[in-house]
Amino acid sequence: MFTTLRVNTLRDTRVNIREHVQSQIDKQYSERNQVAPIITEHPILGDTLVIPSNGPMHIQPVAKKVIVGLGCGVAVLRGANVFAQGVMGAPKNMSQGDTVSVHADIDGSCKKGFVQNFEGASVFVGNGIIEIGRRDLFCTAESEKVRGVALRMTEPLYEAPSLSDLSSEIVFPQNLPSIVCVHVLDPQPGERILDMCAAPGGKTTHIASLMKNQGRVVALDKSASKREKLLTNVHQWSASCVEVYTFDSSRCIQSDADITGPPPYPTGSFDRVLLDAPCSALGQRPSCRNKMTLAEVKSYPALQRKIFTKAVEAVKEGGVLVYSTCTIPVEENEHQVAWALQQFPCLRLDQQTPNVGGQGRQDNMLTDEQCTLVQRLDPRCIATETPTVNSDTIGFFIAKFVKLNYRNAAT
Ligand SMILES: C[S@@+](CC[C@H](N)C(=O)[O-])C[C@H]1O[C@@H](n2cnc3c(N)ncnc32)[C@H](O)[C@@H]1O
Repeated sequence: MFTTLRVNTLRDTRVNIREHVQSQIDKQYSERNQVAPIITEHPILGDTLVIPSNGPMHIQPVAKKVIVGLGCGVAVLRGANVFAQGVMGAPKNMSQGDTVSVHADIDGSCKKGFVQNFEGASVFVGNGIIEIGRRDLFCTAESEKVRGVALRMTEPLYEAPSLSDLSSEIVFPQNLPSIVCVHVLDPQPGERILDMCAAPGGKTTHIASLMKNQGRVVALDKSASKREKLLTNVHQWSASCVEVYTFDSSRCIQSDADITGPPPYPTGSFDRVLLDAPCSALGQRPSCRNKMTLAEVKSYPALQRKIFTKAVEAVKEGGVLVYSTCTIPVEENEHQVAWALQQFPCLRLDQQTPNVGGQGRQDNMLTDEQCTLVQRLDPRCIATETPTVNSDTIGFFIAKFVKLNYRNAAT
């Protein structure tokens, strides 16, 4: 029910950016004949704006039915219009100006260009008006196909802001827990920070903002295909203190390495390390279907431990290590913290600021005190009658460790 935007404090103040975004949202909603929501400033996070949504609306599907891909349907639930690439099936007589109902194909069984009445599993996400007719969408050569908005949502199931119109230089649409996570890391100007799993760069750009672009942020990601998006986000944000490398973080520390330039780096090189780990991502919302196998879900803890081991080596004594996931199983969260504390006596769990979430899940792996030190954002464990911006979030987990020197660790 809430959209959160992180503002670019490297470029302007939150007040100025809020006014600018409010005028864009007012225009957007008036074009849709909807009442624009008031954008507020998050009371705890000094760089965050909050836009409330409205819904579910009481609307009925109309006769003409358009099938869109699942990813597109999920985006519509978050306020997007339907872009040409997202349309899978549409009736033969569909033309510009028609009102249609939009259904997301849950199983991915609808073939591009489908004309029959689709009988696969689908979810209704709202009604809209066709801007690009069937012929242009499906009947032209690939190279001539039109791009852009194919269907403007006039009656979405949820009234939420469309974020594609907002300037990516001044706001970064980001889930609230991800914003909280970097505040917990608390990077300071002049420090050396390692972001071990950085793409697409949501947290990297935030780290640069909090450091006022002073210091050095090393952003690693193993995936070469995600490099472009990471670089684009870093450049659009003017995050000039960031260095981006395509690199496997489980190999990023080597005792005889040089601290300058690309990885690997010597042990204890960084003041703070963020391990926003690859995970099963079961906390993501909205979500209509998950195709992951159980074997895949179960593969993550071992990978997380492998990278975590390097994270401990990367951080200097007295430095901070933040471990986070956007998933909910205890095996990737509380159990990993228990393992880390046992495996690395130099680590101590630290208090988190801000802490807007709930405690860790109690299942005998962590003590009661340790459960209060980790932060679990999970709409199921923060039971509020009315959803708030801090409770109605994606599922997320944050643990903050301090690396003691060995003498302190032993006492
Ligand atoms: C949860 S996402 C990171 C999101 C990112 N921190 C952000 O806020 O935008 C996890 C990332 O880990 C990367 N990854 C997976 N294994 C890795 C490894 N061994 N070394 C570095 N990156 C890895 C994936 O490519 C993916 O981009």
